[in-house]
Amino acid sequence: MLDVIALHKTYDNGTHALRELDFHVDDGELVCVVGPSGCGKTTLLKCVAGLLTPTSGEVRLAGSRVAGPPRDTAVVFQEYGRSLFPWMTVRQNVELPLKEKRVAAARRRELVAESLAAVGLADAARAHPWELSGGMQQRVAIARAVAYEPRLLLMDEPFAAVDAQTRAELEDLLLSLWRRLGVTVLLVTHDIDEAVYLGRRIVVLSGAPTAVQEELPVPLPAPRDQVTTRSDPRFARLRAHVYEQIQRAHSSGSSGSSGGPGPWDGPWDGAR
Ligand SMILES: Nc1ncnc2c1ncn2[C@@H]1O[C@H](COP(=O)(O)OP(=O)(O)OP(=O)(O)O)[C@@H](O)[C@H]1O
Repeated sequence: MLDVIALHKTYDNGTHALRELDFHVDDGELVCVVGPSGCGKTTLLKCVAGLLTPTSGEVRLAGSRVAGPPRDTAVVFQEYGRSLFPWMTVRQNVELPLKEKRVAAARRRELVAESLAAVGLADAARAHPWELSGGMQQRVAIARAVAYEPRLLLMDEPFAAVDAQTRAELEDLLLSLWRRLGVTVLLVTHDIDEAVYLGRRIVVLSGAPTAVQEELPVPLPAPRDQVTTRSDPRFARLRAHVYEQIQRAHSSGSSGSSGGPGPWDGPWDGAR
């Protein structure tokens, strides 16, 4: 579904953000991207979202080269406060991209109602974003993305600006929506625990200039649960492994794959 091929990005000021990135995401997968601070995670996501033009290489979505924001892709950013229009109600915010997509009015009403119910905000449709808590505003941003019925959902540190309890709730909300909707998710996070908890696969980026340092499957059973999954000994092993990889990335810049055995054991059945 998504192919990132020899992706290279140098900004106009000469910063080599991405050296050469290659990876693939299957239809319906949930893949987390982690890496050292400033390694180019956001740059990667913007290239995938068609918001930034690569210097060389390409992003392909269902076989087609991405040359601008693709029609069936939605993006959720960290800064929910800046991504919602304060003068619009929650319902209007969720509906706006559907109008731009030229969805018929009756279907728009259905999609808005369904997506707000899915994120537990059916009663807040008439509120304005500034009347809601940070976690609720991020739910609106997620509802807006879900209502759009994207094939690919891109998320850039989507839960970084909320408190720990809300973050855990939003993580579980994402997992349940992902299971239900079958959408493909590429999520950037600086939080290793979050990557292991959410990801079915993790792409670890090297230090700048950035390449893929390692790709590893996360063979934790589904459905995942904040208490049982996080206390699974395999969770701790994976977490430690990814942490070590990021430490290596910090100290050595881009150095290729680590090789050697992974921290997981047993087969993974791919269950959601
Ligand atoms: N518009 C820009 N112009 C020039 N350089 C930029 C621009 N945006 C990002 N950079 C640089 O590109 C590199 C990668 O930045 P990017 O924001 O993609 O990294 P990141 O991994 O998302 O960072 P963080 O972990 O801090 O969120 C950094 O050196 C950054 O300073």
